[in-house]
Amino acid sequence: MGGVLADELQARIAAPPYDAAAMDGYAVCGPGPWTLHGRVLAGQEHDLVLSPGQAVEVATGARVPEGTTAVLPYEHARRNADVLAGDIAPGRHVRRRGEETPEGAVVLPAGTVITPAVLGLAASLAHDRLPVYRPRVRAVVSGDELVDEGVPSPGAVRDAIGPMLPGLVAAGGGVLTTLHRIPDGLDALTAQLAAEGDESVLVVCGASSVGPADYLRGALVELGAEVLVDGVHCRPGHPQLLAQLAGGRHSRRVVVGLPGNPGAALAASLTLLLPLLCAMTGRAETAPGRITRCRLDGEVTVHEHDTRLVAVEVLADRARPVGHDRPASLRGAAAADAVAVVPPRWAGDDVELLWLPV
Ligand SMILES: Nc1nc2c(c(=O)[nH]1)N[C@H]1C(S)=C(S)[C@@H](COP(=O)(O)OP(=O)(O)OC[C@H]3O[C@@H](n4cnc5c(N)ncnc54)[C@H](O)[C@@H]3O)O[C@H]1N2
Ligand code: MOO
Repeated sequence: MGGVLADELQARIAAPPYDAAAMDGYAVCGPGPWTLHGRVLAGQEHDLVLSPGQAVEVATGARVPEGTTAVLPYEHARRNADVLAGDIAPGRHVRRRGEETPEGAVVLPAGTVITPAVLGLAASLAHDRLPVYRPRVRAVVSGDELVDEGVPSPGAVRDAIGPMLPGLVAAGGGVLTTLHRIPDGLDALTAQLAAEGDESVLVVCGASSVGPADYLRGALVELGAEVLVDGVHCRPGHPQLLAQLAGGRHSRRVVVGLPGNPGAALAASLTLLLPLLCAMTGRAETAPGRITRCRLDGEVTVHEHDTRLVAVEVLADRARPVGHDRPASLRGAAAADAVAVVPPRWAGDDVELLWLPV
């Protein structure tokens, strides 16, 4: 689930796989009246052949005898012992072999998002395994102060980004393979960026700003990476970064740098990580049926130069800030449906919505 088909989906068998009854009743041959010659249930194999004027009782899904011209539902049948009468047009209530999908037909193109319906369809067409593409993502969470369980001692901080990443990556159709927590320092980070692996995306959390423990740019320079996005004019989340590692065994591996502040990391995931993964998998960034712009009510602090990302609840056709959406906090995002994209010097126009993954 969640990945996309790496190849087109072909029908290994016809659907329906045999001529089948679409109703409970009687398989008949030609016009009535008919004489009854037994009963066939779904799943029963037989070699019955009907001649004009003959019928057999059938259950929905049963293979109808050769010679069947229609299925007469119980509701329309008049039965007297083994003699049957009723009106039924030729062809009614018989699903012919391959009429929905002939064997070998391509039913879905490569790149289709794998949903429950896709899995059911694939099974009905006799597939046991599917070729699935899910970008593999490795995460590196940096920070000497971080702990991953319990109540943090003075000076320590619970890692709040690691727990968000599997769901964020899955929302873009990817899979988080591993998450490494590393201490601050150029060497540890460079080693992680250079490490072998089959992941096409590396997410680095923290170390993205300009402080003494912010080594990401240095590590990327050391590895000769090409920095494609170096900061975005949005609040929170402005120190986010996108780079591509050059040459050698990690050729074309993409690095996404998320700020250490958890609210900023989530904002940066919505603006960089998810669009990247959606582009790689050909998925739409907004689920079908969701509005992408609406009116924004309530008090909003507008920034002079930067775009503000404001946690909002969405009520039908309008959004309302939920508050608590400072860069270091996830309280607003956890209570919100989406973030509203509020441009610099916003004057009250409709705003774009970035929906939070559920
Ligand atoms: N002089 C400047 N300082 C800062 C700027 C700036 O432009 N100039 N930008 C600020 C903004 S905005 C952000 S966001 C942060 C980004 O910082 P880093 O990505 O370098 O992250 P750290 O410095 O390591 O940590 C910042 C903050 O977040 C906490 N943190 C880090 N990782 C986690 C985690 N996984 N879970 C929970 N909390 C985490 C960390 O303890 C710090 O409190 O820089 C500002 N500074
Ligand atoms: O990314 Mo910082 O606001 O932008 O905390």
